[in-house]
Amino acid sequence: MQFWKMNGAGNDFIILNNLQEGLSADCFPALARRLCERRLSIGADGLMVVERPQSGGDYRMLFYNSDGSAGEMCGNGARCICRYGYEIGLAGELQRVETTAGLVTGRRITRRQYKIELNRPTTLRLDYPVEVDGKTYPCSYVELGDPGLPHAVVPLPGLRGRPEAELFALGRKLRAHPAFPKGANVNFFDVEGPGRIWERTFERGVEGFTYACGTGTGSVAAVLTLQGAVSGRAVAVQMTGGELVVDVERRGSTVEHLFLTGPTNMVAKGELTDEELPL
Ligand SMILES: N[C@H](CCC[C@H](N)C(=O)O)C(=O)O
Repeated sequence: MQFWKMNGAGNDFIILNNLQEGLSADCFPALARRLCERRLSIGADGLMVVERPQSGGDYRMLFYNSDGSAGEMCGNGARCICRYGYEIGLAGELQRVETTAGLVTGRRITRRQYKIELNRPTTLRLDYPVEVDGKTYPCSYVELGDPGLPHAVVPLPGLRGRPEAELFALGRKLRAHPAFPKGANVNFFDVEGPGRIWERTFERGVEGFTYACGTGTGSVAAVLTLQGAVSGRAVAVQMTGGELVVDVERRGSTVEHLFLTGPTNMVAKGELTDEELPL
């Protein structure tokens, strides 16, 4: 079986082309758990499977988190899969990718830079305070697409200097908080100065911090734009794995278009030889 290993700003994925492999979809959750396990197999934040299109796109992308749960969409994953689609000839410089959350369009900017239009917010609650251990956090709540990928957006002053253990404990509690019925990807951010946004995302389905999260960054930029804290044009967000840039097009209090641009890295492509694949 052939695979590609890619990352987008350090958010890393394994890609399988099911147009060639012909695997049954039943095995994908177990396959994701196995392949994403960093010590026993290749290791990644998620598994993406390329499938035949169903509604006019160039192809369809299925996304599984490292714990085997299905994700509605993945922003960095979609940017990576657009590069994959371009490089193996599934699509041209402009492409239409079917995801569970809806159609995502992608564009090749340079060899390594890819830009996608994220699914637009279907829910956006700017004021969504959430209490953890007697303390109220001034969160916002965003869902991108339909069905929506859930994101909590949480300002946390001094984020960069906070102890990892504190962030992990808070991330885990918010991720599973009853205020978020679907669970949530928890995006902590700190505006450190003009145009300087630092973000870290505790991801649902990874159950830990990833190096970057595209839909999370899009959600943070959408919230900050509606709050008037940033212009919405080329909002640069720094994460552990690099910089992502978001363009937010709003009409009044509605976000109409959300674009995500950033780097991709094609780390490896080759043959999967794991002798304990759950197939
Ligand atoms: N890292 C991804 C999001 C994965 C979504 C997943 N963690 C879920 O909630 O199912 C991104 O770049 O948008």
